Formats: sequence, C-alpha cells, structure tokens
Amino acid sequence: MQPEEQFSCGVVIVAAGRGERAGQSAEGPKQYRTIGDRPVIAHTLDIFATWPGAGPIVVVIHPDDEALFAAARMCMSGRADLSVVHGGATRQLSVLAGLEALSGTGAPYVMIHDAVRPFIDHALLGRCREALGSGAEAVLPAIAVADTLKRTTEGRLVEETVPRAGLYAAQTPQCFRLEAILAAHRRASASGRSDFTDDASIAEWAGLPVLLVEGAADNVKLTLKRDISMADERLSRHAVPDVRTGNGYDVHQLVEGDGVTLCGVFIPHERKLSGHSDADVALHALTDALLATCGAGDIGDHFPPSDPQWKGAPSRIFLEHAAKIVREHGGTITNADISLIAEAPKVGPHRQQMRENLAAMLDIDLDRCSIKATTNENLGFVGRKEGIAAIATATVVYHRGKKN
Ligand SMILES: Nc1ccn([C@@H]2O[C@H](COP(=O)(O)OP(=O)(O)OP(=O)(O)O)[C@@H](O)[C@H]2O)c(=O)n1
Ligand SMILES: C[C@](O)(CO)[C@H](O)COP(=O)(O)O
Repeated sequence: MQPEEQFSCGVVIVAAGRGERAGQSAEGPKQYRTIGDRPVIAHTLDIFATWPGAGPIVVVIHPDDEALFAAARMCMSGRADLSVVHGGATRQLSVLAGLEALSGTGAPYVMIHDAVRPFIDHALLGRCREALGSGAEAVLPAIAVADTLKRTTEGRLVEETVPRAGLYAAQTPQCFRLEAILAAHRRASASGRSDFTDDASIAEWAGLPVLLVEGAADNVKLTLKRDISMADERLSRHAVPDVRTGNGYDVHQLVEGDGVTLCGVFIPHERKLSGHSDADVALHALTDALLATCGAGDIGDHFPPSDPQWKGAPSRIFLEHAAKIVREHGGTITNADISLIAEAPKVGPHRQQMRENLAAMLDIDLDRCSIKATTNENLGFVGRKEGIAAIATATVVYHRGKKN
C-alpha cells in the first residue's frame, strides 16, 4: 500500500434528502436534528474531517438547507474547508452532483457516505482504504444479515423464507476509483436511471467488480424517528455536560433613607443603599455571576455607572440582560444562589418574594432560586451597618455549538 500522504480519498457526503420517513421536526430534515449536543451532519463530517486519509470533502445539500447547513458547520470541531453543492431529487442524482464537483480536484478515489450515518468510525474508513489500496475498484462495507428473512405478499402473508446465507446489508461509505464510478453514474443517468438506492449497485450495473469489506454494527443509518432518539440517547449517555459556574460579589453603602431594594423587593428601613441605579446589591452580584459563565465581562462593562440612563434604574434590567446573553451563548440557567450579608433589615420575611422575583426575571423554576442571609456578627463595615454585601453563584449548562 502507498504511504498515507500519497493516497488520500476524496469524500462525498450526501445530505440533500428530505427525511420523510423520520417525520417533521422544527430542526429541519433528519441530518440537521440534534443528537448529543449538535446536528447529525456535524458528527458525520467531523469523523471525516479528522481522518488523516481524507482528501477534499464535498457536501451535497438541498438548496433549501443553506442556512441549516451553515449553522451545522459552525458546530464542527474538525477542519471546515468543505465544498458545498446542491443535490437532486434522488440520492443517486445527489451523489452524481457530488462526484462531478469532486472530479475537478484530482482526487483518485472517492468515499461516498450518507450524512445520516453519524457513527462511522476511523477503523472502518481504514478498512475501506486498505481495500482500495490493494487494487479494488469498488469497495462496499456491509454486515451479514442476522435475522431470518421472509418474503411476504402485499397482504402481509408470508410467501417464503429467504435463505440468508451470503446476504449482506449494505452500508456506506462505498468507495471507488473516482473516474470509474463517475463514468458509471453518468451512464446510468444518461440512460434514464435515477432509482439506484446505492452506488455499489450502479457499479454492479456498470460491470465493475465490487469487493465487500466488513462494515460496522454501529454504522447505522438514521432513517426513522426512533433511530434519531436512540442516537441522541446513545451520545448523551457518554457526553460530558458543559456545566459552568460563575460567582459575583457586590457591596453598597448604607446612607440616610427610607428603605432598601433587595432582589426587587422594597424593604422599609431607616437607611437606604446608595448607588447609581436602585443599588440592588443582590441582583448586581447575580448579574456578574451569570456574565461570568460565558466570559461576558461584568455589569460595569454593560451598564457603565457613568451612563446617565441607568440613574435610578431598576436592577432587574441588568439581570435580564445578563440572562439574555447567557441564552444567546447557548446556556440554560439551572441555578441561582445569593447570600446577603447584612445586620439589618431582616431578610427572612421577604425571602419568598425575592425568590419569586428571581424565578420570574430568569424565567426558571422557583426551586432553582435560592436566597440566604447572614449577619456579619457585628464585625467590619457590615457589622457597623455601613453597608450590605452580596455573594452570588450562577450555574449554567451550555449546549456546545448551540447559539440561540
Ligand atoms: N435526493 C436525495 C435523497 C437522499 N439523499 C441523502 O442520502 C442519504 C440516505 O438517504 P435516506 O436515508 O433515504 O434519506 P432521505 O431521502 O432524506 O429519507 P426519506 O426517504 O425518508 O425521505 C441521506 O443522507 C440523504 O440526505 C440525498 O442526498 N439526496
Ligand atoms: C446507500 C444506503 O445507505 C446503503 O444502505 C441506502 O441504500 C440508502 O438509503 P435509502 O433509504 O435507500 O435512500
């Protein structure tokens, strides 16, 4: 076999189907549905993009899916220099469009793969490439049929048991000498055929010998709705969740006044908190904690105290803005915890209302919002009732590649 750098395989990934058997989804056709943490096609492309034997990669998409594909591409972790072309009404026509695009690149071989087989692995790619390297013009990964096979009538009556010896289920990538399969595809298309369900059958039709290599049991095609949920479960089981915590601290001075606002609750008191806004020290600390989970700076970066528009502003504006930034980064807020450090006023009687305010501002469940309070045992500036401090912790789960 030739050394790796002299023998790379061009790749055609077909992704122009409508996924009708998998049913409708707001995410689009099945190749754009999320499994684990990103679209099916991003998983598939990454396997090829990170395989050292891969040459130029052509992705065949449906003209209506430009935006879906652009978003999916952002979720790839491997290299992203792909060519994109539009497919046709059948898989066969989509493959032909991909082969035509690849033919200009000078790649000697091609691997043709379904975008909806995201569990392809490097070992199988290696087996296919080795078969090509040993001189095969057409290589088909396949799995021996394990079930007993029946042929039925239209009325579902069993007509016969089909002997399964020698029967295999075809997978992809199906691999070819590019010139040979392109010529076969062109011929098939020119003679009015557009109904071949795989490329090996076009090779057979054109008289090319097809060599079978062992496929991979995991290399399933996501065809039905349940295939997608099973794939999602499988990936989610192994995924390390991207859970991030951020902390925030704030302190405001107590001055002459008639009450303080904490977590949006006005509590009558003989003093007030001084500040440019409503000085809600609790919400300020939590705003910083949220921003910290996605590296978005601090409250002062977003709402400079020098800006007159924030004079006397209710601090819920700041918190809701931080929550919006978190969501735009693909985050789900799972917990918000604030500790208030104050000698007075008493927080206990207002705790429930504060939690309800937090739940509403963050649009999360009440049991994900916690308020705690402590005195400072008469020590330091808090003990001398010169100010109130707050410490906050935010917990956010981020979904890789998902930006809302
Ligand atoms: N006109 C088509 C039809 C299919 N495919 C691609 O071929 C692969 C295998 O096809 P299949 O599982 O049959 O997908 P769909 O045609 O989308 O499914 P359905 O028949 O349920 O609509 C998929 O990656 C699909 O996107 C394609 O590129 N162009
Ligand atoms: C190419 C293929 O994946 C081999 O199993 C399969 O034939 C394509 O699926 P389709 O449902 O026939 O389009």
